[in-house]
Amino acid sequence: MLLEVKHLKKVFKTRFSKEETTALVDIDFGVEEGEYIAIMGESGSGKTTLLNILSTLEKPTSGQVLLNKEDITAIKDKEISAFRRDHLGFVFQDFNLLDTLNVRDNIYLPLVLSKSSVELMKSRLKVLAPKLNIENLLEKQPFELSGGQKQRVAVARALISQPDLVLADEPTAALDFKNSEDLLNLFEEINDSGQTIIMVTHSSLAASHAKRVLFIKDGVLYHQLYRGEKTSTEFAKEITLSMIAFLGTSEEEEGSLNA
Ligand SMILES: Nc1ncnc2c1ncn2[C@@H]1O[C@H](COP(=O)(O)OP(=O)(O)OP(=O)(O)O)[C@@H](O)[C@H]1O
Repeated sequence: MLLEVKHLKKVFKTRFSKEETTALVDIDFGVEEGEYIAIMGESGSGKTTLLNILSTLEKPTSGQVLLNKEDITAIKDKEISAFRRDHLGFVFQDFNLLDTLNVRDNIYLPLVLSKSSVELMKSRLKVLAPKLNIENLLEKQPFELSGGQKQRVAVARALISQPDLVLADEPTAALDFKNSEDLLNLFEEINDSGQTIIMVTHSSLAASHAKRVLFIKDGVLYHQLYRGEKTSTEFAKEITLSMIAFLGTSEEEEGSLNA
């Protein structure tokens, strides 16, 4: 098992009041190497909190997260950035590219920080660039790119360190339909080549490209679906029906399903 999430609980306490919010009640699941998992849930269900704990950005109140048997919730603060850089790849909703660096240097950044050789950076980018269709963008600045191009560059930056796990937070949220579909197809290809991916989303369409969908509500995981041999269109319908049955989605979404 690549990732084991054991009895995660997260309680937020505000500094100025005695009020507590339990964002995660008791989250338990495992991820095998090569899986592609979508985590779905409504606003406030705990998705971001869970992703932040998996990303080592946040510590749980109790519970463990084992990545290759190492408890990442116990990593010392001064070792956390290096751990994140070497083992995890991140793709965010708003791309998070550095405006002052060109595309090539943005992609190299994780390897520059881990003091890798220039030869290694060049050889990794040589393989990635054609796969992600960014060969002609390498000398450009981020502001010269479209949203879809920026996200492909962000995916290259996430993959350049050959991470154990790619964590994606609503990666299609800022993209139009066509660019979303392109990015989701790209994620499938990356997963087909062996990369493990966990993606948080509230889009059934985005989740339908994953192999397994975990549903979270009020800090509890209480349903999961496997894609199996289904097409993404068939799986999207099954996911939406589950959202309606288990989570109680709006009539508007129900209407669009029947349309
Ligand atoms: N830093 C914090 N301090 C206090 N409460 C918090 C904090 N972060 C999250 N929460 C609370 O924890 C619960 C879960 O929030 P979380 O952001 O994980 O949900 P989410 O599913 O990611 O929502 P969204 O889809 O809107 O991003 C919410 O009730 C939220 O208000």
